[in-house]
Amino acid sequence: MTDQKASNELRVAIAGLGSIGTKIATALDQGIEGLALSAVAVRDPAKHQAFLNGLHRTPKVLPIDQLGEAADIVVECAPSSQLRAIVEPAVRRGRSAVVVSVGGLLDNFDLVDLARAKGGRILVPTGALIGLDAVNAAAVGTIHSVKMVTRKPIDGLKGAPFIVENNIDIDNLREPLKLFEGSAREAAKGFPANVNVAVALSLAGIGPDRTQIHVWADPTVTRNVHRIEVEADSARFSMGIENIPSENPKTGLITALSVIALLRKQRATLCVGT
Ligand SMILES: NC(=O)C1=CN([C@@H]2O[C@H](COP(=O)(O)OP(=O)(O)OC[C@H]3O[C@@H](n4cnc5c(N)ncnc54)[C@H](O)[C@@H]3O)[C@@H](O)[C@H]2O)C=CC1
Ligand SMILES: O=C([O-])CC(=O)C(=O)O
Repeated sequence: MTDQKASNELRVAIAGLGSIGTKIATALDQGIEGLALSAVAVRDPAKHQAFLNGLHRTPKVLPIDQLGEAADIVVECAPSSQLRAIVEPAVRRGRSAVVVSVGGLLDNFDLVDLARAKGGRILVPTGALIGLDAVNAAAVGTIHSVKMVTRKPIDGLKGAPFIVENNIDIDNLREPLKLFEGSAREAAKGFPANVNVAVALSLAGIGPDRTQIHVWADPTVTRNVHRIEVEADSARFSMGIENIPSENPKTGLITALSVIALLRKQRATLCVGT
């Protein structure tokens, strides 16, 4: 595959071949209307060689900051610490960046201005959440409040900075423990691999400072559970989702599917939902 477009296919590059990235790469390789996988960036190429060799069309392996040279859409599926290195060069070239580590956007919000200035775009999928279409619509009017409660099994929370810094022992919990209550912005700092969903919700609605979230460590659940209450001048709605964890226990299986659904919409003739 060359850097040149062979057709009017949109070229897609993926940064990070972990739980989310490999599923998106596989879906692109199996065929998404009008899209082709052109490149990937990985931390350890040897580890991913067998996977890449198994694809019908082998993408280029590039450094993360070069993906925008080989793609129209760069999909960020790496830890949030890498977000800037992936998204900045892409939007600087006027490309679209799909961001899953959306919590990382809050400390890098200038990337939105950069994208605007350069004709790029930043696309945040609904990810492991639900109903951002309704939140977007309600935000056209006035949203009074957005409240979210997240419950995760212990394995899905281990190592979160908030837990480590506060020396909280969650390993021996026998009943649910509320770890955190506050804004989506503060939650993203304490739980960067756990509450991307709250940040996506906040960006769709009333922002990271007014969106409230409670985070529970819950040994009685086996799924990542998110419940949301929205109070707006147009509607009141409650939403809930119980995500089956992927091979990465922090990440719900539906996250990759949400990105694939977003990619499908880029060239689909029939698009349903906003
Ligand atoms: N928006 C949402 O709803 C959700 C977002 N997420 C976020 O999505 C991101 C990815 O999640 P997973 O795929 O589950 O993580 P993962 O840990 O399974 O995969 C991340 C991959 O990135 C790779 N990586 C790390 N540094 C890299 C670098 N410099 N260059 C290239 N690759 C690099 C790692 O080797 C790993 O393969 C995380 O930030 C996670 O918090 C997770 C769940 C829901
Ligand atoms: O997968 C989930 O349920 C949510 C998640 O990890 C996140 O928002 O980062």
